[in-house]
Amino acid sequence: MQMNGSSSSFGPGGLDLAQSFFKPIQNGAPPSTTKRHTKISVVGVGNVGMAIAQTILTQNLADELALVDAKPDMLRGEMLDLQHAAAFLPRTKISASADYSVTVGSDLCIVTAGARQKPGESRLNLLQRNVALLSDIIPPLAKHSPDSILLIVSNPVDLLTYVSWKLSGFPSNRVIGSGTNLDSSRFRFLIADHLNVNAQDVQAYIVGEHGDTSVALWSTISIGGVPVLSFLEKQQIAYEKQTLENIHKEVIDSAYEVINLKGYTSWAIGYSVAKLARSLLRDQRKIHPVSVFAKGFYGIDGGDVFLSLPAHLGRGGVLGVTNIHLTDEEVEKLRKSAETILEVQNQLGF
Ligand SMILES: NC(=O)C1=CN([C@@H]2O[C@H](COP(=O)(O)OP(=O)(O)OC[C@H]3O[C@@H](n4cnc5c(N)ncnc54)[C@H](O)[C@@H]3O)[C@@H](O)[C@H]2O)C=CC1
Ligand SMILES: CC(=O)C(=O)O
Repeated sequence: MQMNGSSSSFGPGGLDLAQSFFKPIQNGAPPSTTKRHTKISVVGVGNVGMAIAQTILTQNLADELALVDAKPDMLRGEMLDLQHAAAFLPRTKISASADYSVTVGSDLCIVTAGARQKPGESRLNLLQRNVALLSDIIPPLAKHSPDSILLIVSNPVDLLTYVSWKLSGFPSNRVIGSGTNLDSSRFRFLIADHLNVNAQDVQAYIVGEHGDTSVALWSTISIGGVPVLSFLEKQQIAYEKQTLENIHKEVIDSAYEVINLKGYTSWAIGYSVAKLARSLLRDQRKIHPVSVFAKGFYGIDGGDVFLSLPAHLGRGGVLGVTNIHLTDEEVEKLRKSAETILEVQNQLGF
């Protein structure tokens, strides 16, 4: 059963009431059909799904938001709680159901359902449990929204993005994992904090696996357009490679630390995914490090693998992968990250 918006509280006569409430204007032009109606579906209304849903609402990214979860009572509770904020938010139709028909005609389907890490547990540990769930989630999503973009967030995100690609039958440019967009934000925050500047002025990418083998691209760090490492070298200012490694280690440890402290991560992934939704649906053509079909880029040739690369995102999904200059060491680490993912993937039987 689909749970709809609050207009149902006017009873079956709700529509009649609306019709008699407004006196129609005379000779009005028909509504413009040029503005696109945008629909986003979020599967999984746990900590992550709800952080994403509320960021989507506050940032006015969709005309319609559909929520799906396997727990109907919690789902209805979350839907109502969001609907009750209608007076404070841009107008968005919110519906919810355990039945995937609620997602029909979505432009973007975001998957956050599944098990999350316990303190100390790695993302890869979630693999078997979450792969099994995807078989129930991806085929109905793909059936109801065959032209949508799939954005996978559940962990281990790179492997689950690959499995979702296989299960959906979608072209690879329309299957994306949130990947290291979050890790890169953590990286930018730590660099900004270190140098006492605004993280939005720090450009820096983490690529590869969203996990323990991620790769920090030191050569990409720039602040206000100034490439940091080459600036330091030109000015003959010494820096410790260990300092850089420590910052990367802090990025890798970030999720573990937050999970130890509060049990899960949510706010940063909420903003990260909303930013991706904006770039995709508003055709922003921005570059984000996200999990994409990586075979053929940067010498990755061991198999069909999804991992994060700086990708150009727009209404068509992944428009391309940026050809940035990597050092030999960075290319080697990226290939190793791909191999780690492939080793596990090859045992999945997909
Ligand atoms: N890629 C990333 O950067 C991040 C990924 N995550 C991942 O997101 C996932 C969700 O994390 P949380 O929201 O904290 O977990 P949670 O336990 O709070 O929520 C998971 C939700 O999935 C629902 N669910 C389970 N099976 C389902 C099914 N078959 N169909 C529909 N819904 C189903 C549950 O009812 C629950 O509401 C985890 O895998 C976590 O590791 C979390 C943070 C960041
Ligand atoms: C849980 C997770 O993947 C993260 O916060 O990075």
